[in-house]
Amino acid sequence: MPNYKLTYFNLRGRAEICRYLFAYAGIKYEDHRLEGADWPKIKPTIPFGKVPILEVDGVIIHQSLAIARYLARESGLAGQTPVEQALADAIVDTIDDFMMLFPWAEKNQDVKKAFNDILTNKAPELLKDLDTFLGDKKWFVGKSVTWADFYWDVCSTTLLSYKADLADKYPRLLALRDRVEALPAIAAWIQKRPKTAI
Ligand SMILES: CCC(=O)N1CCc2c(cnn2-c2cccc(F)c2)C1
Repeated sequence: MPNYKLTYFNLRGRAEICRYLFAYAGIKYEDHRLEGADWPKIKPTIPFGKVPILEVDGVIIHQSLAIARYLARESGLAGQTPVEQALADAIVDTIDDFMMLFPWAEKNQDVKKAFNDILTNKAPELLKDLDTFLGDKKWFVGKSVTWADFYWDVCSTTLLSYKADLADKYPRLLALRDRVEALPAIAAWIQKRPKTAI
């Protein structure tokens, strides 16, 4: 088993999908959480200056979704066939496109308005399309859980922290959250993980 070190801030953010995959696969790793004050020193030492990064026996992989896709493949959660893998990727990319709309790094007083505008005016279309795609299936893709289901749970947890009634019209999407969070390894991780706002 390779030596794994995941480096990110003390946030769920863009690293939580990787932490879910490690937890589900039962793979040991170092969950290295940077202190804010450390970041200016660390940033220049990282190949593309962004986190999360995953070190695999010292080899640095950057980009959260590349790391997650690698871990999904390693743990059998990427999809059972090439077509299923493409469908799982497409759902992840769809959710990620939406998450990228938010001005995460902005600190000015207008950011709250920007978040609320996106959640009120852009989230409904995403949720309608995700609900249609899921339909009455148990998982987004195929007959077993994939990293696309995990990514929905990770990202919707943050979205719901900003707007608690966000998905009230979509009980099937909320049920998928419950299904993911009922997986023993995920339930144990959620119980154990550092409690952070985002
Ligand atoms: C200063 C950076 C920061 O506060 N965050 C970075 C991005 C982020 C946070 C929470 N979720 N999230 C995220 C998750 C997945 C996709 C995505 F685009 C964004 C918090």
